[in-house]
Amino acid sequence: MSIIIRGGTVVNADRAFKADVLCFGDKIVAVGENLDAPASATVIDASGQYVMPGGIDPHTHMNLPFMGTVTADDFFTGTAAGLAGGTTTIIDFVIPSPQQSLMEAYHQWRGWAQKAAGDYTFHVAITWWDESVHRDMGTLVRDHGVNSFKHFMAYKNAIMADDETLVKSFRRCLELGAIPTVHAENGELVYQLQQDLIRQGLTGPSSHPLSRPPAVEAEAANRAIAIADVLHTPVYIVHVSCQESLEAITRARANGQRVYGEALAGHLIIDDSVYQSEDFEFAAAHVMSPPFRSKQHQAALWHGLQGGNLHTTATDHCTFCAEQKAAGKNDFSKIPNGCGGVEDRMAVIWDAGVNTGRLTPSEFVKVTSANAAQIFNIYPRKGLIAVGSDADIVVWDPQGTRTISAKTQHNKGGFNVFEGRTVKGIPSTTLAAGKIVWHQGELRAVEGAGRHIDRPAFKPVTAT
Ligand SMILES: NC(=O)NCCC(=O)O
Ligand SMILES: [Zn+2]
Ligand SMILES: [Zn+2]
Repeated sequence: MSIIIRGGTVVNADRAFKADVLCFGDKIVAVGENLDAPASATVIDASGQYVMPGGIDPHTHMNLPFMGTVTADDFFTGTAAGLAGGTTTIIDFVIPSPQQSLMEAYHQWRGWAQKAAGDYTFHVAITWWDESVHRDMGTLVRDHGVNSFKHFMAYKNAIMADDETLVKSFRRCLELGAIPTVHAENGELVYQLQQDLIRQGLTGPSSHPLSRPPAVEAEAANRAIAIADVLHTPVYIVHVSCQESLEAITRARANGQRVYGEALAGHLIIDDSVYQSEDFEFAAAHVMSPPFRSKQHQAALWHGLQGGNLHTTATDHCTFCAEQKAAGKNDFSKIPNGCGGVEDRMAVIWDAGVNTGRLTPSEFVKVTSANAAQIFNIYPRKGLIAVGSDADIVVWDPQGTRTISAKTQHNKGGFNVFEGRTVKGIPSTTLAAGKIVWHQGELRAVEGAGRHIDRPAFKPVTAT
């Protein structure tokens, strides 16, 4: 049951140092130079490699019923793909349909997640409001390890939260010691712009970014931040894709507000030229919201990560295959929104972040695990290599290379937005809860081995 990782450089968010790491059961039990280990221990040679906390992807959608279909990846295939890429924990979303009870939806998602091969935990979306929602938020925080609630400011006529819901839910979050998170896009504007474009006969995927320009995102980001300011709550903005939203976050933080921002690997790497393809399948495969943006916005996002105004990196992993995307063949607004990435996030961010000198290895750890663990209150259990932390570890070979392709990926969907990109810096071994789940290209994911991770509230819960 013991594993010793020998001779590597341990990288935590605060420093990097030479050390062996000894794991017993699902925990790290010693970190230091020339450690003794039981004779029966499995030895992993990490010389010339980095030993880092397993990645935390704070934004995925496995098994999601969405836009008339269900994502291609379930909790097994999605988390297994994550393990292959060095991500050992995901934070997924329970998304009740309007009028569905929060508790019913929560238990539905917990049931689907029984298959997970890696650890998981949930944000719960507030898609409507009444007294039962108020009550169930309390139950979720008190009894079910939920400390974050999600608000979709987009997706009108579906899961969009109006201002009344935002205000009441943010207030309730404050009372409970939970953190509100938002998908910031003005859903009414998106809806009207979609109708305008369709009326003009502009029905193809190239209209998708036109219906969701940066100002639509920035309006919602500014509104969510203003609501949080008035109510004195923190707020976490998911998938920040444009300079204007980043500026809103930067401004609020400079004024002393506790605002966090998340960047997606896709938004950091891929630009909006993908929507100009004549090939419907290719362009539709990139339809996600907010859309991919220009290189100028990409550069701003990197600056946000470097400057500490964006804190986490995620994928918004939400895969649909070509047949599912074809639902929008004659109307881009019906293309199921979402792209994959859970397997590739760590490698593409290392390659485009560390190899280019934008991020140090410790900064990489911050934005791929430690910050998410701290913001969502599972630190130091996750996001740290230290005695007592979970043995979720990625041994990272900075010289290893891989050319990303849908042909070799482990997740479903049959498409990869990073197709053909060769990355330098890959996981040679992944440990999840003290088990080797990825080793030298071999995936050893076990269905059902993942655990639900409770996330305590940020203060003792006294509210009813
Ligand atoms: N992002 C996306 O296009 N699909 C998943 C749902 C969401 O996060 O908005
Ligand atoms: Zn979203
Ligand atoms: Zn999402």
